[in-house]
Amino acid sequence: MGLARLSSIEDGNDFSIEYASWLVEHPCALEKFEEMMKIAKGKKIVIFLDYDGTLSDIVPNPEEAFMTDKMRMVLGEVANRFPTAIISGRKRERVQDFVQLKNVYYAGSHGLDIEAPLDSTNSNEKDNKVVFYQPAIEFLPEKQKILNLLGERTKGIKGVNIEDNKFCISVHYRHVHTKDFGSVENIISAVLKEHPNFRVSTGIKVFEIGPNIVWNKGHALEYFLENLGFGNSDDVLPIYIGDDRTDEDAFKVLLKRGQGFPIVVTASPKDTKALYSLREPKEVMEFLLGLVA
Ligand SMILES: O=P(O)(O)OC[C@H]1O[C@H](O[C@H]2O[C@H](CO)[C@@H](O)[C@H](O)[C@H]2O)[C@H](O)[C@@H](O)[C@@H]1O
Repeated sequence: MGLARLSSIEDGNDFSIEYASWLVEHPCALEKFEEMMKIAKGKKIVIFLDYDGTLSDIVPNPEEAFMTDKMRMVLGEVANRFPTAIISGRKRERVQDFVQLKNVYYAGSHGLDIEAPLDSTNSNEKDNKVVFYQPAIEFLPEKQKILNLLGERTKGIKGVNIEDNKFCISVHYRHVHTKDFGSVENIISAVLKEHPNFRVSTGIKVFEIGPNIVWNKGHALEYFLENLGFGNSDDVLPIYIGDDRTDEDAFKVLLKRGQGFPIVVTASPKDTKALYSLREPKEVMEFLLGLVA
């Protein structure tokens, strides 16, 4: 596995020199797999994954970001072996539709809509019960207003795709003509000026709008760990794999805890807190496969 990758670096065109030197700081998790597993030995592994760009390829139409059957099979095996959660920017139910696995926990809206295992430490409940946590529930009516406003004001702009992600809104501009890009930006900032409880960030060809509260994918990760009974545990080893800017918040949490492996998915050098990297969802699958081999 390692050698195959190395030879493709040496072959030239596939890997840029810049990427090769970035890899020194963020080594490939496939190359480092054995070393990582030595560190993980005796620890309780917990798996966290982003969805788009991590479990499924980035595709032009968000509705078609399907996971391959092979990825589903491998992920199902991983989830049989280790507690596994997907933390996505999408609406939670949408990710569940894409993934179709019952043994996985899900969080949508960048961690604002969590379905987690019930923390059974102080109750007699069986541990397969789940609990829902939605820290921005009071913002739902305002989000709906913003969604309506954006729909009305972008109506004349070709290519805008507004995705309702329950607590958040994604405004995709991938298919918007360059000349109209500024208008989309202006509409969003005008709407948010009217709704200062919400803020905007950027993702892959998308504006992500959500409540302006201190809660992100990193908080969601900690919530899952807490409910799994690993809140203050020294022998837990969380692995978080993601490609998005919002995943950086989860990477930071792992660094702060001094635990686990933050792994970024990217095919080009990027500024990241992740300690390891994978190039694409196919490599994510290989990595996951290694965990259950
Ligand atoms: O946290 P994630 O699971 O990574 O979700 C982030 C956003 O992903 C989706 O958009 C991105 O993927 C689309 C499908 O490949 C692509 O067309 C788009 O350009 C990307 O930005 C999703 O549609 C958004 O709602 C998520 O917030």
